[in-house]
Amino acid sequence: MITTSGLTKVYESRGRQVTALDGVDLHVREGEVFGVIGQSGAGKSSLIRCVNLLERPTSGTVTVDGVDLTALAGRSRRAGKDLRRARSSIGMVFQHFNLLSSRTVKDNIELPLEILGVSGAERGRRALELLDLVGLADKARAYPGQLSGGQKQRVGIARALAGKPKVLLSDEATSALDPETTRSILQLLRDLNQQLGLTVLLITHEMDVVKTICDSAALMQKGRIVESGTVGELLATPGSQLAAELFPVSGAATGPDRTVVDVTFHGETATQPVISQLSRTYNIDISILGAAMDTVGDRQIGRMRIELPGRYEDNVVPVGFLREQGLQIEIVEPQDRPAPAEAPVLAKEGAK
Ligand SMILES: Nc1ncnc2c1ncn2[C@@H]1O[C@H](COP(=O)(O)OP(=O)(O)OP(=O)(O)O)[C@@H](O)[C@H]1O
Repeated sequence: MITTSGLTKVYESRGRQVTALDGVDLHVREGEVFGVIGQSGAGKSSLIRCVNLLERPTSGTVTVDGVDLTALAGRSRRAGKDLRRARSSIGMVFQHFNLLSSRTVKDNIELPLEILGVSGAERGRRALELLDLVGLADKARAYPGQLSGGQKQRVGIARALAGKPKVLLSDEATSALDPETTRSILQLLRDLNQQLGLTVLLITHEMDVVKTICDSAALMQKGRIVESGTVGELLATPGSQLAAELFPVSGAATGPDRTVVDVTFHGETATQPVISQLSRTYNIDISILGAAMDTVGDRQIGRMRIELPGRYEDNVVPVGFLREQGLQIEIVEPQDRPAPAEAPVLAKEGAK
């Protein structure tokens, strides 16, 4: 649904050049919620603004729903008109809502429809329908100043949906909200994604946002995408930074000559009793050093750090058994394990 290819953005600032995007290739599938996460200055805002051509890329292409927006971004009047039309299939939600304070909630939602030339009666009907969709049917005549932050963002989302877009871009939509309101707005975005088949591309600096609603994620650093994939693919990638942050597991070996293995469960494997099967089949004692279980984008996912007696060479067969069960397995090399001083209390007690 969204593809960027070699997307580059260089800003000229006080005679200096700042490369905000450095050849970004992004692929967002139809109907998924895709999160781009990165620290401040990584280039996230530049990316999302280039995707709907609010910012003109220095080079590279942006295709949304099969339309090459960069090809439409010429300076002629005709090109401008085509770009505006293509943009109507892209809604955008902002961190600070960007509502007009002098207009009622309903009139704010109608604004993009006015620009598209939709008739007054049709605009009013659509605005009320959208208010209902975001749970604010009773606020049509209120002004933005009379609403809470979460309600303002619901209006922002309704306005973004006015032109019946296929794609919703969200620029840190929950960063200005408290944790509970954040959860309700994320739930709304997820519901809209599922009810309307809406593709959502969001940028955030909060891993919790990715964990709560994303099907796929990309990690951005210094203008580049350094990791990208579905949550399942990321968890299956040895050494993935995103996977480690989504599911941090820790725990040190309880002694020398032990094999420490990180096991990732998802989908059906999350509910299978594989650890007890492993223990029974090979008659070995297994210690659990650390574990995390959670739901990511409606799927149950878990990670566990376990320890088997003996070196890896002695455990090739049991580790193979785990792999055969469809689990993702990563052997934790001794140098990657935390030093005993940092080990959790339980692991140290187990070593006694
Ligand atoms: N209009 C601009 N002119 C000059 N430099 C800019 C401009 N906009 C962004 N930059 C620079 O580009 C880089 C990427 O900025 P960008 O805002 O895209 O990052 P970000 O990941 O969204 O950060 P944040 O989360 O703080 O908004 C930064 O070094 C920033 O200073």
